Amino acid sequence: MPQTKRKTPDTKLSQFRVKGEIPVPVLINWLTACAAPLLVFFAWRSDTMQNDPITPPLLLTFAVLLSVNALLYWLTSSKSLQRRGFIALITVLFTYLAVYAVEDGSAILWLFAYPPIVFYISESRVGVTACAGGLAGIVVLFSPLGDLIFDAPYSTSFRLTMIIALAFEMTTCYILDQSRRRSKLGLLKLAADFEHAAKHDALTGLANRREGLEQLEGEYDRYQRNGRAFSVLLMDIDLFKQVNDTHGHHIGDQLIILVARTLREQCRKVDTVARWGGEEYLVLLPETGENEAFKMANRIRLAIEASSIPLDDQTLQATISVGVATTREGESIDRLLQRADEALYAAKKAGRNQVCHYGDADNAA
Ligand SMILES: Nc1nc2c(ncn2[C@@H]2O[C@H](COP(=O)(O)OP(=O)(O)OP(=O)(O)O)[C@@H](O)[C@H]2O)c(=O)[nH]1
Repeated sequence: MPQTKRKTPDTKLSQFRVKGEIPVPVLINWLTACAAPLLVFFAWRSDTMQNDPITPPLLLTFAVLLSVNALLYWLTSSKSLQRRGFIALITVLFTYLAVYAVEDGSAILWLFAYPPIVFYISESRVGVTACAGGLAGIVVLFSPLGDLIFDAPYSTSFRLTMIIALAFEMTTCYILDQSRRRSKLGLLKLAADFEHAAKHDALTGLANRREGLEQLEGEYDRYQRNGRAFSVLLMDIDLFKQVNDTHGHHIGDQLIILVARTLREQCRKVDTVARWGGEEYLVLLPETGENEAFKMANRIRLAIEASSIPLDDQTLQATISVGVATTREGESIDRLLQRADEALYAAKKAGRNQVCHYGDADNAA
């Protein structure tokens, strides 16, 4: 069985961008645009002022590789390739600056640019690993072992200050990054809650009329492409006003919820159940012909008839009337809904607790 790669919450988070946030590819492109000329400048300085034969070609190579990474992103649009390439390049570059003490050792100060960049452009886990590895590398470089391997001209007090300051910066970057990710998560959750509230009915949790219409339009587009007919069921609780008047609005609301729950239980996953109005519901049955829709409507009607709400000394039962309409070639959504409404009217006229097709309207009129 093929294994699907599990996504960490962090990976999922990086796929969403909060308004105003700088996209990672854009940031990398800007950093590349700044770093490439800087590297050329330092290569020129090393060449003319220090007569260093190794550093200028190496810095120029980094400038070229960073530009190639940007070019590859432009050609492939692969964000992960661009991000991985950039992290690898700056990690090697900063290591080189520290180990070979470029610019008499002062270039090591550029190391402070590493933690904020790496935390911003990668996942938290990668940022922690890269920074912990970098700090461990610096500690080794500044230890007697480092002195044996590299000839780095750093004084003892500079080494100590550098380790403490870098550790402080990395910790601060980690804390700020965690806070940024948490607030981004909070905003995304808020946006999801708003979206859910805009699409659903607060009382029943069903799709609201707007969302129901949107789904209907989507299904209508599919029908026009593949020609597979779909059906709608428009239903209304019978004599609902009496329930309110006799038992109060609170019980009326409970009945609306009960019918909604029964509808959800009886319908398939692909169907859309929407609260269409006060005690009116719309069920959208994709790729369902007239006969099948009629059977389904009857099954729903019987299930609702069989369910009840327990009251103090009795139970409250409800029935629904259903109008069924199936798409016809060339007709609009409005016309389809109008036919379902006429069928519902016919079901009411025929004595309620009935399911009617559109054609039955003529009989009932
Ligand atoms: N409790 C409650 N009542 C609602 C809600 N929305 C609409 N209603 C009531 O639902 C009733 C609808 O009644 P009518 O449209 O007259 O129809 P009916 O009594 O169901 O009769 P028929 O449809 O002819 O079977 C009205 O009294 C509305 O006030 C709601 O969210 N909660």
